[in-house]
Amino acid sequence: MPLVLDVPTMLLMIAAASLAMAASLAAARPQRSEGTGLWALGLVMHAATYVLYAMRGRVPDWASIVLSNLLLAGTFAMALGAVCRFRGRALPWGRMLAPVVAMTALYMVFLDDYRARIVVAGILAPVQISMVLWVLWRPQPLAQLRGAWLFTVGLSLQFVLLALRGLLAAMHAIPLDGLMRSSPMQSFVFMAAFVVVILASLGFILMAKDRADAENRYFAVHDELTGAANRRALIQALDRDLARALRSGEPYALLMLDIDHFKAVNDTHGHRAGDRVLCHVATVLRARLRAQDLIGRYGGEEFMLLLPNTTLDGAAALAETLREVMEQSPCLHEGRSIAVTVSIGVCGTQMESIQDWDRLIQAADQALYRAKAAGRNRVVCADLPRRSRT
Ligand SMILES: Nc1nc2c(ncn2[C@@H]2O[C@H](COP(=O)(O)OP(=O)(O)OP(=O)(O)O)[C@@H](O)[C@H]2O)c(=O)[nH]1
Repeated sequence: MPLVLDVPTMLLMIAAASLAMAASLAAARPQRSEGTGLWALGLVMHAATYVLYAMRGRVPDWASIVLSNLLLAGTFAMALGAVCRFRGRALPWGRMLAPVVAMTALYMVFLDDYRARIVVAGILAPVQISMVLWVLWRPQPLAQLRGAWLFTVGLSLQFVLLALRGLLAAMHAIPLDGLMRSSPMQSFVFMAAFVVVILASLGFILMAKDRADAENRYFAVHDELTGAANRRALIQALDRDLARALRSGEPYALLMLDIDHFKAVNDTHGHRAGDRVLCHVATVLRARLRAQDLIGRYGGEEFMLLLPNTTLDGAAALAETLREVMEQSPCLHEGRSIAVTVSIGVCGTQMESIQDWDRLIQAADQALYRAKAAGRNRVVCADLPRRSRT
């Protein structure tokens, strides 16, 4: 038995699904919108398209035929814009607007020719969908794969059905009696539009959610400004490293590094220059450390470097190298060169107890304090205090 559904009901169901999905996107909107706002706007346009379709015969043809399809082409234009935003690209206004203009012009020309309009939609909409999918997957796939796949499946379904209907219409292989006349092909296309709205929107929500989750995971352990490990991650790493050093008997070292006269940098060059200097220091440090070392931002302008399997002498030599490199690498900011020097406290030891990490930090901190007191831009090694036994 052929599947024949009541057309106005089907049209209004698609409009309702589009609005529901637009509301879900607005509710799930992450901190940085990254295209979800554009896709939600596209869905509202999609809902308006189908409401106008449902009013065929009750409103003038320019509204239910030309305006509705202008909005449909606008929906795909918004999808293109949304995906570009999500990928961090500029909005391709030309590629977004050209199909909308073409669709409007051709629908005005073929106002009285339903078959020709079906053929036009069967060409222009798939072209728009191809552009969306091209941006989504090129030059390399997104990290948010499961959402991207769902979005792709949804749009591909729309592509296939619209293109197939356009082809069959062009070949006069299907009867076309107008939008409001039910037919199996018509019902399939409308059911697909319903499913497409849900799949593509859920896909987009998943993409945004997966990205937000990844960012949350990243910023739970990284400093937002410099990308170095944050204080929490440093303490966790220290705990883990020291337990390993205790088991293996390997030495362990820790550096406390503080930028000299950093307040003066802020006061003289401004806070943004200060931020730039912090990033510069993190970059210079990162370039000099081994893969197993960890650099973290311990406080405002204070960095901590964790050096597994490193003796006190080795750590002191590294600290001196870092101090020299820093002195020779001024930070460039808005055409100005800002001199940067650092003071470093070094602490290294053979592990005696798992609880030693607070002693290490304390000793490195005291050494740093002595480096500051001795005139800055220098390295001082700590005498590790013995644990008081109670
Ligand atoms: N731009 C910027 N400044 C920061 C940030 N965090 C802390 N600061 C500033 O760092 C400065 C630290 O100043 P002080 O503690 O006096 O240290 P200092 O000027 O480096 O002096 P010494 O350490 O004794 O050489 C303060 O002015 C803070 O406002 C940050 O994220 N960005």
